[in-house]
Amino acid sequence: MASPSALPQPSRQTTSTPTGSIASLSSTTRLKPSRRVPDVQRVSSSSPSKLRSPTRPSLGGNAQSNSSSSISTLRSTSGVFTSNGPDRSLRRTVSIASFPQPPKASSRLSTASVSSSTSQVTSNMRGSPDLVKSATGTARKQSRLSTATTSSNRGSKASSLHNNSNDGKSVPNLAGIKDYEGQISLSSPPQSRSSSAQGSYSTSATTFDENEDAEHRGSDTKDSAISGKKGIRSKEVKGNVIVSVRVRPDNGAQEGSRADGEWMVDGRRSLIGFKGKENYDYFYDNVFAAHDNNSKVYDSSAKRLVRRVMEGYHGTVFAYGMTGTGKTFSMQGTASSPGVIPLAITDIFSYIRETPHREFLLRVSYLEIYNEKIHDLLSASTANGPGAPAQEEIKLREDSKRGVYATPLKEEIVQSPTQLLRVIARGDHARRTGSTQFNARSSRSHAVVQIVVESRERAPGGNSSQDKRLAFVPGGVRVSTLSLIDLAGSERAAENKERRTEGAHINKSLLTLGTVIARLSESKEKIANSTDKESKHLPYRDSKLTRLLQPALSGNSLVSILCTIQIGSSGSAAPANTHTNETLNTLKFAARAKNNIVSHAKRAEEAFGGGMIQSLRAQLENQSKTQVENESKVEEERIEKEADARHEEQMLEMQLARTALKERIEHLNRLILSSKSTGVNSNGATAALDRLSRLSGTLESGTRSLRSSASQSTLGANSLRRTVSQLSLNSGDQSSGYHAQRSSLLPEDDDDTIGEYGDGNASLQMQVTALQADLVDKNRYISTLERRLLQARRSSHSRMSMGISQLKNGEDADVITLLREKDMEITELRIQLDDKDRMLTALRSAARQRDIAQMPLDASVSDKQPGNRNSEGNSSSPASAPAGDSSSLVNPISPASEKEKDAKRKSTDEVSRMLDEMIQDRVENGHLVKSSRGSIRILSGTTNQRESIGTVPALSGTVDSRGSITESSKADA
Ligand SMILES: Nc1ncnc2c1ncn2[C@@H]1O[C@H](COP(=O)(O)OP(=O)(O)OP(=O)(O)O)[C@@H](O)[C@H]1O
Repeated sequence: MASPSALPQPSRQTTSTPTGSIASLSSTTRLKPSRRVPDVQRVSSSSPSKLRSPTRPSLGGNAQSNSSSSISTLRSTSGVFTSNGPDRSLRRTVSIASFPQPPKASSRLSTASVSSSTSQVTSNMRGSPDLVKSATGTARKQSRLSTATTSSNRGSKASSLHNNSNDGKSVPNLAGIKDYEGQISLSSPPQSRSSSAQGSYSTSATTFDENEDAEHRGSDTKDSAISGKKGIRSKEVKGNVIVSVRVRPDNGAQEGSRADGEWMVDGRRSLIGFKGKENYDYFYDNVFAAHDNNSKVYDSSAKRLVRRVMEGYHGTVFAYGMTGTGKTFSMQGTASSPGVIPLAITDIFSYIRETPHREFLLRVSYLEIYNEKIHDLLSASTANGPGAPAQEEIKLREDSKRGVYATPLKEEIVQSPTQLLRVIARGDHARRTGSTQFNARSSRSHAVVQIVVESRERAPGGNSSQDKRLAFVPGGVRVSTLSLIDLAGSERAAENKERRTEGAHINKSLLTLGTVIARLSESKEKIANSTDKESKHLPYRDSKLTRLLQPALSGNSLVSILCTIQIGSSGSAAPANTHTNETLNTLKFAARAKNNIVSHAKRAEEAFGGGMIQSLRAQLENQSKTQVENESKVEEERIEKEADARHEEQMLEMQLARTALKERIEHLNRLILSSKSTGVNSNGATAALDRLSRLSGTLESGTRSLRSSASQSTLGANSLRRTVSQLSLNSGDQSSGYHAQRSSLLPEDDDDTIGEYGDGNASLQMQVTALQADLVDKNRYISTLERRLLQARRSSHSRMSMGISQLKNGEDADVITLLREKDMEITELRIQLDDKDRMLTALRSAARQRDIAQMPLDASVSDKQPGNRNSEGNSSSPASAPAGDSSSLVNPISPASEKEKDAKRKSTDEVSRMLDEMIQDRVENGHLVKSSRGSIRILSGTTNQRESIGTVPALSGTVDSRGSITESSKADA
C-alpha cells in the first residue's frame, strides 16, 4: 500500500518528465526572474495584428487615474513588486489569488482608495455600455480587494454587463469604437492579481493557509462584479467556478490578412473585445494573452483548485476550444513549458510533503472518449495498439458515493510525481490523434485524467516512518477527485471522411456540453439547491462527455474552464469569417459557463471504513494472512511428505527386518532340527516334531496374517516343548523305530540341513553352543527391530503432535492399525523367541538327564558285568553301535532298569503316536502331502488360517488326555 511515508517527496527542481510530451517540472522555467518586465515590454512591441489596444486612454482622465492608482495601490499593498521584484514570491502570491481572496487589514487603506476611484470610474462611464464593461472589469479587479468596494460595484454597473452575457450574448460594442480604432496591438501587461494586495498568503505556495470564509467573501465580490447576479449565487458557491480564456499566438498573422474584425485582448482586465459586424466585450476570471505562458495559466486558473482538491474537494479542469487553439498545449505543455497537468502533479506532491500530519494515497486513471466510446488509455490493450485484443467495453455508472464513473477502468497507484507523469505519458501515447487542416497533431478524442486523492489524519507523535505508518488517528478517509480534461477541438472544415466522422462525434458532444451549460442558467436557482432529481431534465445523457462531467457541471465540484482561441485565422483552412464565428462561439460558451455553472462543492466527509486506503490496508492484511497460511500449508505439506516418506521407509525396513527375522527363525528351527537328529532327537520323535515346527515356520512365511503365523509358530514351539518334555523321559531310548520314522518324515532335501551334526558324532554341547549363539543373534536382531519400531512410533507421534491434523481419519486409523500389527508381530516374535529359549532349556535339561540317566546305567552295568565296561560309548552313540547290539547289551540289565526302559519306550511310543496324529491331521487339512515313497512334503499355498488355528485345539485335546504331557502343554499354552 502506498503509505504516506512511502510517498516520496519530489524535488521540484529535479522532477523531469519521462517523455518529451510532458514537460519537465523544473521550477526554473516557472520562476524566471524579471519575467514581468519583458511582458510589459512585449506589450508595446508585440507583433501587429488586428488587436485593439486597451481602452485606457478612452476612459478619460478619471479612468486612467483609477487604473494607475489601483495598480500602484496594489503594488504598495502587497509590497511584493516593490521589495522583491517579480520573483518567485510574487508569482506565487499572484497565482494563488486566482481564486478570490479575503481582504486583510493591511489592504483596507488601498481598498478605500480603490473603492473611491472605482466609483469614480463607474460613474464616469455611465451611459456607455462599452466603457461600463471596461470599467466594470477594472472594478471587478478592485472588488477582489475588499467587500467594501463590492457594494458600489454591484450597485452600479455590473448588472448591465451580465444581464446580457448571462444567456451567452455579450454586449456589442455600440459606443466608444473610436477609442479603439487606430490601436495596432494590444497585449496588456500581466495583471497584478488583487490577492497580492490582500497579503493573505505567505510568499511560498507551500505554506498556503487561508480562511475559507474569507475566500468566499473574496469570491463573492469578484463574481458579483463579473456577473452582476448578486443574490443568485450564495456566497459559498461563488468563486468555485473559474472561467479563463487563453489567446494563442497567431504567428502567421500578417496585418490585414484574413481579418474579419478587430480584437482587443486585455489580460489585465480579463477582457476580450471584438469589433466587427457586432461588437462584443467579454469579461472572464482570467484572460491570458498570447505571451502568457503555461505557468501563468496554471497559477491563475488551476493551482488553487488543485490544492483544494488535496484538502478534500472535487475539482475539474477542462480545456475547451477550436481545434489547434492550444488546448493540449495548455493541458500538457511541452518540455520547456509544462502545462496544467504536470504542474498540478508537482503541486499535489508538494502539498503531500507539506502535510505530514496526513497520510495520502493517489491513484490515477486515464480514459478517452473517442467516437462516443470510452477507452482506457492505461490498459495494455490500448497501449499495444490496434493488433491487441479488444478491451472490455467501458461503461458509465452512477452511485451516490462516487457519482458518475467509468468502469471497468484501470487505476494505478502512484507514489511519486515521476511515476504519475510516466503513467500519464503512457496514456498520452495511446491517445488518438490525427492531422486536421488546422492542427497537424490534433486530438481526436476527449481525454480525461482522473487523480483520486485519499487522505486521513495521522496520530501525532510518531517520528519514525514506521511510527507514521502505524499510528493513525482513528478517523475516516477523505476521498476527492481531480479531473483534468483535454477536450477534442471542434472543427467544421474536415475533408477526410474519418476526420468528418470523428468531427461529427466531437461536435455533437461539444454541442451537448454547450446545451447543458446553456440550460443550467434556466434553472440556476433551482440547481443551486438542487437534488440530483431536479437536474435530471438536463441532457447529460446525450453524450458520454456530459455524462462524465455531470457531477462537475451540476455543482458538486470546483470547476475551472480554460477556453482557448486564436484570434487570427492564419493556418486555418476555414475562411476568416467562419473562424471568427467559431472563436466568438467559444467566447460565448465561456461566458455562459461562467454565468451558469453553479458550484456548491463541499469538502468531502471523512468516511469510515471506506476509501482505497482502508481497502488496501485490508487487502494487504488479507494478503499477508493468506501468505502466512499458504506458507504454513506448504510447510505442513512438506513435513507431511517427509513424514510419509520416512514412514514408508520405516515400513520397508520393518518389512525387511521381519523377513530377515523369519529367515533367522527358520534357520534356528533347522539348527534345532539338526541337533535333534544328532543327539537329543536321536529317538526320531523329536525330528518329526521338528518337521512340524519347521512346517509351521514355513507356513508362517506364506501370505497368512501375522497372527495366524504366530499361532502356527507357537504351535510348532509347543509341539517341540512337548516333545522335549517327552524326550526327557526318552533320552536313553535309541530304538531303531525312531530312525525309521525320522527317515519317513525327513524330506530328501533335508539331508543337507542335518549338516555337520548329521553324522551323529557331534557333541550335544556343541549344538547347544551353536543354538545359544544363534539365540544371541536373534536377540540382537529383535532388539534392533524394536529400536526401529520405536523410532517409527516416535516419528508418528511427533507428526500427530505437530498438528498435521490434515491426515484423514482413515489415515490415522491405518497408521494405528499398522502400529498395532507391528506390536503384535514383535510380541509374537518374542513369544517365539521365548519358545525357542524354553526349547533350548528343555534340550539342555534333556541332555543333562540323558547324561545322568546313562551314568547309573553304565555304572550298574560295569558293576555287574565288568567285562562289558567299554560298551558305554556305544550305547550313547547308536551310529557307532553295531546293529542289534543294543538289545544284547540291555539283556543283562537288572529287572528294575528293564522296567524303566519299558516306561521310556512307552512314552516314546506315545510321542510318536501323537506326532503321527498331528502329521495325519495336517495331511488331511492339506498342509502336507505324502509322497509315494512315504515321505512328507509341505504343500505350498496351503496357508489357511482357519485350518491352522483349528489344529491347535485338536492337538491340545489329544495331548490333554495324556497325563503329564497334557499338563506341560497346558502350561505352555
Ligand atoms: N500558447 C501557445 N504558445 C505557443 N504555441 C502554441 C500555443 N498554443 C498552441 N500552440 C501550438 O499550436 C499547435 C496546436 O496546439 P494544440 O495541439 O495544443 O491545439 P489543440 O487545441 O489541442 O488542438 P486539437 O483540438 O486539434 O487537438 C501546437 O503546435 C502548439 O504547440
